[in-house]
Order: sequence, then structure tokens, then C-alpha cells
Amino acid sequence: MKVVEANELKKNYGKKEVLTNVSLSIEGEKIIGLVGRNGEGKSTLLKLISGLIAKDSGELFTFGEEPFDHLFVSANTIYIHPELIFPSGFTVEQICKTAQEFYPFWNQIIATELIKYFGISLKSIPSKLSTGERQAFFTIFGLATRSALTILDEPVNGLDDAKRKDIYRVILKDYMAEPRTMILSSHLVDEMEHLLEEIVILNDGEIVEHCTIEELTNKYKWQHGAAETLVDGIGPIEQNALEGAKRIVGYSGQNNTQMATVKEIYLAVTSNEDGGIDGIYNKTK
Ligand SMILES: Nc1ncnc2c1ncn2[C@@H]1O[C@H](COP(=O)(O)OP(=O)(O)OP(=O)(O)O)[C@@H](O)[C@H]1O
Repeated sequence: MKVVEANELKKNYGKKEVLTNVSLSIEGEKIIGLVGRNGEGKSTLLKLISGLIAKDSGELFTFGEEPFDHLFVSANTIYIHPELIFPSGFTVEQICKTAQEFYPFWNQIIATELIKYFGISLKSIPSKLSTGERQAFFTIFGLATRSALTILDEPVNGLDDAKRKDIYRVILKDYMAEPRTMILSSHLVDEMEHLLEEIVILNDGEIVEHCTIEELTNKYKWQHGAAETLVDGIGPIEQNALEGAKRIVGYSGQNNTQMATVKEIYLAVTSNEDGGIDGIYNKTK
């Protein structure tokens, strides 16, 4: 069964069109990265998949069901995001205890041991934790539910370098201990790339790429040469005094190419080629 299936999915907030035409198919146990620029609609898509908000039109199925307000979907899906709110006054320990009643595969040992490892007191109240501590708790909570569809929206938000490294390791270990479908959304593509089997790139209300990391890096490459010799590319041309111009292009066998990183490809695929910040300042001259 497909875990997620979307066809021509649309979502607006009032007059603001956010998702205009999303088609997506996710199946199997794997870790998938969802990336896109700020405000492109990643969280909106994840909320739709989790059944927290309703679509406007198109088709959307999670575990074969229309997800909005669907008990089976909510029992098998966890959506963790930095603005998560737990019942006020509940301690971390009480939240974990209550979670056992909601989540049939809840792993109490993993939850409490990881919470302690990250230096969080079981007696603390999430709203009183520091941003990084709270996020670590949220991500641990999401993983400990062991939900068949585990969605982590910005799982390392506010965490320092060392803690981010730890959280990535925890995500991978937890996935290996209990393989399931995980969707991670983050802007730190280069940091989480090693965890991902597939990547989904959202841009202008649509999915512009959904493939394995290997397919992505085989598809787009840096092309080098004099500016006038470069074929039309997708990214901005970067001038380099020694090497001539270079840009990322859909690879079509040119021999003046070299591998681009996932982050470079993501930035090129989602760039809007207006005048940018330079253009704004040039207007004032
Ligand atoms: N409840 C809402 N009401 C009105 N507009 C909303 C609402 N939620 C989100 N938006 C708008 O929809 C757009 C997409 O928001 P969303 O949070 O899905 O983007 P995102 O890709 O997750 O962004 P970011 O990377 O900055 O977290 C934004 O322009 C946002 O302002």
C-alpha cells in the first residue's frame, strides 16, 4: 500500500495559493527529505498528509485513506514540528506516560534514555525548556511513538552543532531499529543528506523533483566554461575568474561537467532569477 498518494493537490489560505498542483507518491520504509525555500508550503503539505488540515481540491491519500480528521491515519502518523504544544502544566515524564495510551508502539525506554542523554529533566515542562532542549524533546517524542509514518518538520531547529549531530544519529539509529516511512523537512540539506534515501523538492506550489539522492546528483551537474558556451541552465551563472563561468544544468553528457552537491542542486532548482538583493540595492543608485 502507498503510504502517501497525492494527485493535483491544491491548498490555499484565503486568496493565497500555497500548493497549486502537488502530485506525490511515497511507499516503503525509507527516510525521505522534503526541502523547499521558506514559505513554499512544506509544513502545509505535511499537515495535509497528517490529516491536520483539509485540502481544497485534488486527491490525497495517507495509508489509502483521505487523511483529514481520520482516526486510522492519526493513530499511525506523528507530525512533529517546532510549534508543537502539549497540554499545559504536563511534565516531560507525564507526557511520555500519556503517550503510551495513544501510541501502540510507543517505546518508553528509548524515550526516557534519550531524554536523559540530552540532559533534559523528566520533571521539566516543555514550554519552560530552552529552544534547543524543547526541540530535542519533540524529536525524541516523535521517534519514540514509532509511528508507521513519522514526520519530523525541522527536527534540529535551534540545536547547537553537537546536538544536531547527535539528533541525526538518533534518527538513523531509530530508523534502523524500527524501519518505517520517515519524512524529514529541513533547510540544512547538506547536514541531513547522508540520512536520506529519497529527496522531494517543493517549489512554486509543485513537486519539482522526487528521486533518490543518486538520481539527483546524476541528473544535475556543474557545467564549466566561458559564459557564452554554457547551455541554458537552471541555476544562476557563478563567475569564477580562474575557471570561467559555471552553472548547474540538467546533465546531458557534456564533458565539461562536475558533480554538484545536493544542496547546490536544491538551491539551483529552487532559485528565482530576479535581480535578488543586488537588484534591490541597484534600484537605489
Ligand atoms: N494558517 C495559515 N493561514 C494563512 N497563511 C498561512 C497559514 N499557514 C501558512 N500560511 C502561509 O502559507 C505559506 C506556506 O507556509 P508553510 O509554513 O507551509 O511554508 P514552509 O515551506 O513550511 O516555510 P518555512 O520553510 O519558512 O517553514 C506561507 O506563505 C505562510 O505564510
